[in-house]
Amino acid sequence: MFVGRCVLLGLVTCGRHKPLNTSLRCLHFTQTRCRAQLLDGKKVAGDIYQELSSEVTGMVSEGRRAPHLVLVRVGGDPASGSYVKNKTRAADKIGIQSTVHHLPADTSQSTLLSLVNQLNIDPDVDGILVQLPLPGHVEEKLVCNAVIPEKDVDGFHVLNIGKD
Ligand SMILES: Nc1nc2c(c(=O)[nH]1)N[C@@H](CN(C=O)c1ccc(C(=O)N[C@@H](CCC(=O)O)C(=O)O)cc1)CN2
Repeated sequence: MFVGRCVLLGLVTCGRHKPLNTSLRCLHFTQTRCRAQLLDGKKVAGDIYQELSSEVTGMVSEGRRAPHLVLVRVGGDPASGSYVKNKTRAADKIGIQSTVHHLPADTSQSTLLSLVNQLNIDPDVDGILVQLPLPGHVEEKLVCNAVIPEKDVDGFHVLNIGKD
């Protein structure tokens, strides 16, 4: 509606930015134009690191312990190894304590669920991350939903992801 009215006046806008004066008369009411904004990913990441880092420093200086992240990796998938390593490096950089549980590929589903349940009730664990993919004999959805939503770092629990 807003876009359509502006086009009639000879203005083109996407509704979020200031209208652009143009000599163009457009018959398509749905035509919109947005100014592109280049996202500096490195800067955004750096800002997030800095923000989290000072949050953790603040917690520790108040006498609280640093957050503790537990990563669970099952099997020897090399890519998963790199991702887990990157995540522990990121945690280190921020001052978050991290622990990796690396289980063999033939770990049963019930053993994995027991570990997750143990971590769920451990007051010294704040966040749990189960690295995917899991071996074929393990039902990923079941494991992801076993992590309590409050400690679900990835947001893969059905309540966090927002769909079944
Ligand atoms: N528990 C989880 N397991 C898995 C996840 C996840 O988010 N949580 N995602 C993938 C693996 N993964 C992280 O663990 C991951 C894979 C790929 C990327 C990514 O951004 N790739 C970019 C390249 C990024 C770069 O070059 O720096 C791309 O492919 O374009 C991020 C994370 C499965 N398992």
